[in-house]
Amino acid sequence: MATLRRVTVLGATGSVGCSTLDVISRHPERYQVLALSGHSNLTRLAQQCATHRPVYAVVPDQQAAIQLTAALSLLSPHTEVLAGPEALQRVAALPECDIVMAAIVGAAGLAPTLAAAQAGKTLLLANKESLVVGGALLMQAVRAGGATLLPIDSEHNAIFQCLPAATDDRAGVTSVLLTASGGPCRTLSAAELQAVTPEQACAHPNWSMGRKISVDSATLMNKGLELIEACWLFDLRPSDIEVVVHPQSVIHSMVRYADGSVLAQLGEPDMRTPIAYGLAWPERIDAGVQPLDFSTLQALTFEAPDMDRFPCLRLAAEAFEAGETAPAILNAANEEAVAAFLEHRIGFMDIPRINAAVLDQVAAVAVRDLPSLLAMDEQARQSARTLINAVE
Ligand SMILES: NC(=O)C1=CN([C@@H]2O[C@H](COP(=O)(O)OP(=O)(O)OC[C@H]3O[C@@H](n4cnc5c(N)ncnc54)[C@H](OP(=O)(O)O)[C@@H]3O)[C@@H](O)[C@H]2O)C=CC1
Ligand SMILES: CC(=O)[C@@H](O)[C@H](O)COP(=O)(O)O
Ligand SMILES: [Mn+2]
Repeated sequence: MATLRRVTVLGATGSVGCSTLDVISRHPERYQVLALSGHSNLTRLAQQCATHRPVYAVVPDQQAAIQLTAALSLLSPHTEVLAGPEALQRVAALPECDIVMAAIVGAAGLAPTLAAAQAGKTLLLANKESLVVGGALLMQAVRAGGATLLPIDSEHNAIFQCLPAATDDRAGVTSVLLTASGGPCRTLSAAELQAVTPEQACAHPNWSMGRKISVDSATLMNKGLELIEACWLFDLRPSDIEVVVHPQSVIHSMVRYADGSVLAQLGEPDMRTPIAYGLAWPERIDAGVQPLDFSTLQALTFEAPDMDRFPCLRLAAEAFEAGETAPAILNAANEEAVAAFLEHRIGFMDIPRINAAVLDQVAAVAVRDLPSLLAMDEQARQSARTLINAVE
């Protein structure tokens, strides 16, 4: 019989958070929800608390805490409501917590993800921006804390599944093939890309996801962030990684070996597969996902990414090679630019333009610690906001 493991879900109200709770609810004998966090969607968080009865629920501030406490007085009166960023770190590091799902979007997820790593948790990492911003700090915290880091991002989960199990047995690996759907704008001309709306950019052909990552998919910044994420997770350089556009999102990534073999992981485009893999690792459990039906599968096709129409992918590779805080600067610029685009304040192609300009304007420095990294993040955001205001 499996032992019961207690799970903290950071970003429970989002797309990955909801999929995580769906998988957990299929295995009540294996998982118990210890803590949930939400940010703006208190209605959904209250419903999740009513269903999963966590010991703790975390919200951004006191006002939200008063609101959620009132909502939970009947729905889940034993749930203790905590407020603020420090509370996120607290529930990520609780001694009674076994597994932390890091599913907050953006750099806001870095501090609690670091806290989980430092506390030696089994860390299921969906929040790719944590690695992009603080890769050196996070990998060091995983080593120092003795955490088990399991990639949940679908491509990295696929690579993890296709690599040899032992980290000192990578000699036969010649490269990693990171697949990209190409996003909803894959076939648009340079002129058409100028007029892409938030609604178009968020209409991903295969995946249902939050709005920020959906826009990143459309600009190929998601693939750029994932390139950096793969470099940190698997100790690679960008030149070790081949980005392959595969519009059907059936193959989730591949690993190439010296003997000519290529190992791939395939599945329906449903995040519950990598989430279930992370929750049960090294075992396998039902994720509620339909098996791939090879009798109805369409052709699987492949093409090269177009770095001219989608410059964000190149910017990310260059930022990783530049090192120091360059990836954090790029990430901060991108978060600000995507938010402005979603508010119809700038155009789609202003996103790569602003990202490149901020990388030029803000000088990268050595990564020291979390406070200096967050100060650099704020400086890059200020620079991006000035550029955004100039567009309006
Ligand atoms: N969606 C997907 O399929 C995949 C996502 N990922 C990565 O996983 C992460 C989550 O993505 P996704 O679920 O799509 O995103 P969503 O936007 O759907 O959810 C984000 C979650 O973070 C919370 N949140 C937002 N801002 C803050 C903040 N400042 N402080 C604390 N919490 C905050 C949100 O709360 P609220 O909603 O209550 O405001 C929500 O719970 C991202 O890093 C993404 O790149 C990776 C692979 C696939
Ligand atoms: C589900 C997931 O992992 C997303 O990152 C998804 O892969 C986006 O796909 P593209 O960025 O390839 O469009
Ligand atoms: Mn992905």
